[in-house]
Amino acid sequence: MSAEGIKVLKKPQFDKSKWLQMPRDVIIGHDSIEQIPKVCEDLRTGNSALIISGRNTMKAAGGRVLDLLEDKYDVSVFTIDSISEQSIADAEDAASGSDFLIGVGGGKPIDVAKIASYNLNRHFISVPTAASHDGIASSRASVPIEGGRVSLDAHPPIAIVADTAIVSKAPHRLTASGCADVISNYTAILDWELAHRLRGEVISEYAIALSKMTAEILVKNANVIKPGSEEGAWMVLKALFSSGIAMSIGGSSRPASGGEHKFSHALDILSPDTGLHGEQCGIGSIMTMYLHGGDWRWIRNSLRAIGAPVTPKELGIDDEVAVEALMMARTIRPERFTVLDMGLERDCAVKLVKMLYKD
Ligand SMILES: NC(=O)C1=CN([C@@H]2O[C@H](COP(=O)(O)OP(=O)(O)OC[C@H]3O[C@@H](n4cnc5c(N)ncnc54)[C@H](O)[C@@H]3O)[C@@H](O)[C@H]2O)C=CC1
Ligand SMILES: O=C(CO)COP(=O)(O)O
Ligand SMILES: [Zn+2]
Repeated sequence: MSAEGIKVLKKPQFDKSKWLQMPRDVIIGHDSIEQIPKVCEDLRTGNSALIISGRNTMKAAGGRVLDLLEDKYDVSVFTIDSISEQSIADAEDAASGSDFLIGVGGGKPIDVAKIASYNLNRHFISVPTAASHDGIASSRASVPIEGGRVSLDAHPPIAIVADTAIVSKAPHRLTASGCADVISNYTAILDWELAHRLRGEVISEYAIALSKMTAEILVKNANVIKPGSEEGAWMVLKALFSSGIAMSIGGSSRPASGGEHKFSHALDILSPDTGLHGEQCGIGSIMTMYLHGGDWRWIRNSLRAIGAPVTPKELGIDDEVAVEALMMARTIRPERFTVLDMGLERDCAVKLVKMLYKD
């Protein structure tokens, strides 16, 4: 497909039409990485590829992708340490001569590959090395900016190749974090409905139903999500995929990101590289569920059952920092109205964090 062809596809002619883009080939299973050459052939991706990965993830899976493709394709590798406007610009430079991109890693390399490929009008294949986030299949990309965070409209991967043998070998902390990212859908939805009631924000019932069902199925099957279990990795990958599709249907990250995500984004600024994305969202979700008057203990028990942290202390963050993050949340993407944007006062934020330690 030509670059011009993709451009036309991205620009619907009718203002009132809704534009949904979905992945085409989705392979989740044992040794699925071996299918990558077939996937590229099936999708007629072109002759040259850029693998975008991280240092750990290049070892976990990127090297194998390179081995599998280098006979038939002209393959280069670009490794990133972080996601930023600069790393995205550098990735775009590195990819300018490539026909397609492959994001191999956790959420950061996949988001960088997603935006770079979108900006260059190229396809990209998502190869998750951990079940740690629901950006694996989504059409959104989450990028930190000065003092905040933006959720960019991008495109979904043309294919997802998720190898359960690889993902199950990733540290269990990453899998538990992915589960927490999905469990936080419960409060993301409540926040979206709140914004609908108070601000008239348009909601998507389909996106809400899918997002909620995804979290329910995951929690129902929590017993199989164990360290090293391929069945568990498969269960979580399916949930992450489904949650990503909910975002595509919703046309924003709203079905999977509410106040608990704003809390997590604030923690990324206040205490960088401490907690994982999903872990932070999970803790945020306990607190925002409390504010919504819902069953916050059930959220906490579900997180505990899969081995995710439930207090700032377990995350390695001081309670004061968590309080600060609750206060800062309203400054992160202020147009996204949530229960944390209703004038939460500092002493209430202090109580909210204390409540996490209750029996
Ligand atoms: N675009 C979207 O819709 C979404 C994007 N995100 C974004 O994704 C990011 C969070 O994703 P994470 O995966 O938590 O972050 P990450 O990409 O930083 O990965 C976390 C850590 O896990 C390591 N890792 C990954 N796979 C491994 C393996 N197999 N073995 C050993 N180590 C491995 C990485 O090297 C890294 O140190 C955030 O930037 C977040 O905003 C999160 C959810 C949705
Ligand atoms: O992390 C996400 C969904 O799980 C994406 O959310 P943001 O739009 O808040 O970055
Ligand atoms: Zn998330």
